[in-house]
Amino acid sequence: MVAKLTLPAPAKLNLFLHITAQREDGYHLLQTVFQLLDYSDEITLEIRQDGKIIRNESNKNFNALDQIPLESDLCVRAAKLLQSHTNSKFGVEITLDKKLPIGGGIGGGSSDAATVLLGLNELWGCQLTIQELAELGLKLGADVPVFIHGHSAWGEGIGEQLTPINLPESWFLVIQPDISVSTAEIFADQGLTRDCDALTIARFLNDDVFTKQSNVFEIVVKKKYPKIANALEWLTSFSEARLTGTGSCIFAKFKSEDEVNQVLDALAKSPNNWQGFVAKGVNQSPLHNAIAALQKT
Ligand SMILES: C[C@@](CO)(OP(=O)(O)O)[C@H](O)COP(=O)(O)OP(=O)(O)OC[C@H]1O[C@@H](n2ccc(N)nc2=O)[C@H](O)[C@@H]1O
Ligand SMILES: Nc1ncnc2c1ncn2[C@@H]1O[C@H](COP(=O)(O)OP(=O)(O)O)[C@@H](O)[C@H]1O
Repeated sequence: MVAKLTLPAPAKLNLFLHITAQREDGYHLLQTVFQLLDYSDEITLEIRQDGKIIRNESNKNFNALDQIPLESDLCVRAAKLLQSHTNSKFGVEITLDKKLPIGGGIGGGSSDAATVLLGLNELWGCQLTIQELAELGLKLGADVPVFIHGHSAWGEGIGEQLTPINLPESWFLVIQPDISVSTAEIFADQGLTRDCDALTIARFLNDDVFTKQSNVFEIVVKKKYPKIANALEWLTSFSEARLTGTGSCIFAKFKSEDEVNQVLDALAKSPNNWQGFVAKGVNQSPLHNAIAALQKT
């Protein structure tokens, strides 16, 4: 049995994001397209025979762990959830190499949780199905199931009703304005449009809905955070720009790697202090490719 695994936890973008209704419990029903990216955190899982779940505090990238209190760390919470669900006698030491901006709307925490669930399912030999893992993951966050299923997808409900879709190959520039946006605060805003007409997947795939539909959070976020409005304006001068999730990251789509890298250069030369990265949009998650490769050995 393998004792140690290093696996990617990729980011997602919401190519568009609508709210169609609100549930009685206050949660909002969404329609979105989750585009997976080949840009990932990296997580190393090392099995422990003593049953303890431990976070390796020594490997800090941009002091990421300082921003993630141990008790709320989704890696640790995912491991504990799987351990109690399966009564596994094993434990794990988790090392998180954080590359994805935290609280940026690119799903880093949810993706980390999904990678831990899938990785430990292998390492501990739990043999849960993808569906079982997705149901478990949903307890940790609405964005976890898409990373468990591992395919770019049409998402409905609170993001857990997923239909896999194949999106054309594209390159994305993601900009992270130096600001954090509270998801709860933005969902609670009075100015939010909560009654978008329901779209169909066919319409999304046939018309170029990406250029026609937007992210409903954009209006509210732009008003509250002028820095994000400025970043959207800057990026729109190169290509249609969007907010992902509730922000703070924004992105634009490009047809080639050359084109996107030119805009990344322009970003580096601009007087704004924004960080950015380039990523390829992928249909199949790098995590699932890594696990498939592992299962072949
Ligand atoms: C908006 C999206 C789109 O992919 O992405 P992110 O910006 O987080 O990446 C997600 O739906 C984010 O889902 P999730 O990550 O579970 O949100 P949480 O931070 O747990 O939610 C914080 C709060 O936002 C509100 N909330 C969240 C999701 C939802 N469908 N309706 C809501 O009303 C609830 O008040 C909740 O307590
Ligand atoms: N492993 C993790 N990586 C990132 N954020 C985490 C993690 N565990 C818990 N969190 C918490 O989850 C929140 C949202 O983080 P993240 O998933 O990066 O953003 P978003 O939901 O906007 O895509 C942050 O407040 C952060 O402290």
